[in-house]
Amino acid sequence: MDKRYILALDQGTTSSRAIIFDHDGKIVKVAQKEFTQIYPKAGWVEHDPMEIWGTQSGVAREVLEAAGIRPEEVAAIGITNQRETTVVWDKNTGKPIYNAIVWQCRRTAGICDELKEKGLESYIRENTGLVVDAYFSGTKVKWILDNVEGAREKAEKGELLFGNIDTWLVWNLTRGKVHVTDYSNASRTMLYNIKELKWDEKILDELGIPASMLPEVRPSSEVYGYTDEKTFGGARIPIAGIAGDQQAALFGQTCYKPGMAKNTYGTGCFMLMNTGEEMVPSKNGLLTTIAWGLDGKVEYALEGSIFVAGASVQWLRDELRLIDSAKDSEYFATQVEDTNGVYVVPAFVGLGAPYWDMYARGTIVGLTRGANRNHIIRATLESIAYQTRDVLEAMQEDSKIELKALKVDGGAVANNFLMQFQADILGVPVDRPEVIETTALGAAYLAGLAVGFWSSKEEIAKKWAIDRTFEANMSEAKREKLYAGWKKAVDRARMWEEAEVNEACDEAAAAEEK
Ligand SMILES: Nc1ncnc2c1ncn2[C@@H]1O[C@H](COP(=O)(O)OP(=O)(O)O)[C@@H](O)[C@H]1O
Ligand SMILES: O=P(O)(O)OC[C@H](O)CO
Repeated sequence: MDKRYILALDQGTTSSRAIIFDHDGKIVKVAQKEFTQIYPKAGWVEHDPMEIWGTQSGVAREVLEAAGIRPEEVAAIGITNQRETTVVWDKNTGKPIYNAIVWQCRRTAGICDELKEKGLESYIRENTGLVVDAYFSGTKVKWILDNVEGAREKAEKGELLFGNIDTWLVWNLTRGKVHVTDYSNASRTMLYNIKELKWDEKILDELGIPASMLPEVRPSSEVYGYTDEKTFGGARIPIAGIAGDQQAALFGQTCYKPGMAKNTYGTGCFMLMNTGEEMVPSKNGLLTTIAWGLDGKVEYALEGSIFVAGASVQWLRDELRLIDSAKDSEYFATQVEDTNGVYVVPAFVGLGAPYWDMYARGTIVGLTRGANRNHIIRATLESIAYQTRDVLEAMQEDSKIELKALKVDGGAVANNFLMQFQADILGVPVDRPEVIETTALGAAYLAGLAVGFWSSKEEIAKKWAIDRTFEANMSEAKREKLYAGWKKAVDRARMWEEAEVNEACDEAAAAEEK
């Protein structure tokens, strides 16, 4: 039977998605399932790894069934995933020893402060390309080893395994036969030396993480293993592509040449610029990261990570209950001409690039008696565009490249108001492609290249097609005035949580309990 499709598994922060693509790179069918977000304490975020596996394998089977496609018709599976989120499991039972600690979780801010106090910041930046922040996996692994009873002893005996979500999915898809990750995911752990392309012994020692827990790091496009017979009714489908979701989106947007960039608007918002084989260090608060390993080499990217983008729209919906659905935000935002001076800074989990402030918290400023629901909704959408401008400016400074246009993708780019405001506040056109599921598309392309479903990046690049361009349409004076207001609002949100005060309170509470 002809193998006419690629199946992409896109394991995101709020949902697991499975998408079937055909040879033209067009979507045949999508299945999606949201899963539980666990917030045990303020600033902490967890997922249940078994629920992640259950929803992801469930939608994979569901999408095939809904499309009437037999597993045997699938040429390969590509995996893409929320990055940094950390799972530690028992090698023998395959069971996680703790919930997955999600990339947004701030619980390890104190461990990061200790690393900084020990003077490790510049070593970590130079060798991993990252800033010291609770965002990345390294300190999360340490936290699990330090806080789960018996974990450290088991880890030292070689009985525990660590993985990001890609590794966890491959382990389960192959029923414990394969423990791997790819270069793009490894580069998000703060444990991987992106210059020497190996796990960094000095950082592992510092955090007390045994090397035996770590997955093997492989290219982003090759056959890592085959699905176990039980997952897809007897079929053994090659798992042939892995990339972190933001790098996968860069690949799906066909940003193959240095200087090409994209911005993905999902739960967070992530702008990546391809820098080719050159590792460009950032002087402006961006990350240097591995884009992918392909064709026998590794290519790098500069990244601006914004922690809260679409998640702020979910906050309007679920917590403030100002809207019934994310889509409604567009309607309400356009019922007013502007925000009436209101700014929302959605620093719910601190601020990422370019500020890197683990202690910032969300704020609404500029409220007057006339401020209403529509102004707050509009200001929330606008905050996504302002954060993108912060990052774009840093990227232009670091790369010395002025962007002529911005390629966008992800769930929130369906919002035309947001896209128009984005173009206005950047002063450059915003290009929305026909396929906005570029994360899954990128994973599909990587898998398809490995099995010869597509022949080359050049063949793939021809498939990129534009849906709509949003031209900048705001005077420079207005743009700069609005942006200056945003910068002021960000200042108000910064360093809100004070580490010392929190520690003192925790200690006092612990003493009282005794
Ligand atoms: N029309 C819209 N306007 C604004 N935000 C939207 C819209 N549609 C979806 N979103 C936001 O986009 C996010 C979903 O995008 P998606 O790419 O699926 O994210 P993820 O992969 O991070 O789960 C949600 O946070 C949602 O609030
Ligand atoms: O789940 P997403 O699409 O918001 O992506 C999360 C990022 O990978 C976090 O680094």
